Amino acid sequence: MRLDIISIFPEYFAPLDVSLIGKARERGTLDVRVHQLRDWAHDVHKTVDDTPYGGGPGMVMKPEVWGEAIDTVVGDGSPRMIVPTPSGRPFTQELAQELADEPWLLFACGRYEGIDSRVMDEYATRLRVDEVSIGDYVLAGGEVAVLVMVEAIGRLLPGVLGNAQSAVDDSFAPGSMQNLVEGPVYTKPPVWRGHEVPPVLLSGHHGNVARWRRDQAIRRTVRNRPELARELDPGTLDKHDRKL
Ligand SMILES: Nc1cc(-c2ccc3ccn(Cc4ccc(CN5CCCCC5)cc4)c3c2)n[nH]1
Repeated sequence: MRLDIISIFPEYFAPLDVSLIGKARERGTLDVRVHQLRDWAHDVHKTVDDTPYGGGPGMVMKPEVWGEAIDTVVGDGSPRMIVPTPSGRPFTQELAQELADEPWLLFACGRYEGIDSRVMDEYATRLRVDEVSIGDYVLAGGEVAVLVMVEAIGRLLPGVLGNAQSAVDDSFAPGSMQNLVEGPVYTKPPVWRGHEVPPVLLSGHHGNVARWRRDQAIRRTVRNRPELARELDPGTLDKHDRKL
């Protein structure tokens, strides 16, 4: 997979050199290219923003600069273009999986109050363009949102997670734990400061362990994510769990 990222703060993406993503880049599984938007601003101050039409707070990013940058990066290719924004389509595990199946993604990182909307209109005429939100809070720009998405997408790519880890059992991945949040996890020692590991986990009885883990995931989902719990099949929750 090829990932292009355009930003006025390319240094935000130094973390993509470490850990899972860094190793995937070394192996060639991921081809990540970060571009400085100001390279396409031709005035002496390399201006990328201007005052908003219609008034209002802050500044808006200029369409001309973005147009030259995206034209250069895209060439005659057709990446899927992702634009982080507070008002976008929610980023979910399902969308992460959808994007992990794409051969080429282009992330456009806005700053200030956002990118002139005509940029998305222009490229929607020839590319798949998605405006995406990573949550209902307002960041100062798109860079952190791109880091979140790249990590969630990258760990789903073949060979990125070692055998010891697996995205198959993720909370929101298809399968028996789908739409349940993670249950508790434990490792050695068996007793720590008087806190014991639940005995079932030491029993070696895989069926009991699986049932216990599912029960714990259901309990935690009911407690922490009631809106997800309401979506669960009625058979998933017995009356006892619903009262949790
Ligand atoms: N999930 C999530 C993604 C982002 C995100 C992503 C990309 C950018 C680019 C700039 N910002 C800052 C920003 C954007 C919008 C507003 C609202 N403002 C209201 C008045 C009219 C203009 C718009 C405020 C500040 C961004 C924020 N935040 N949260």
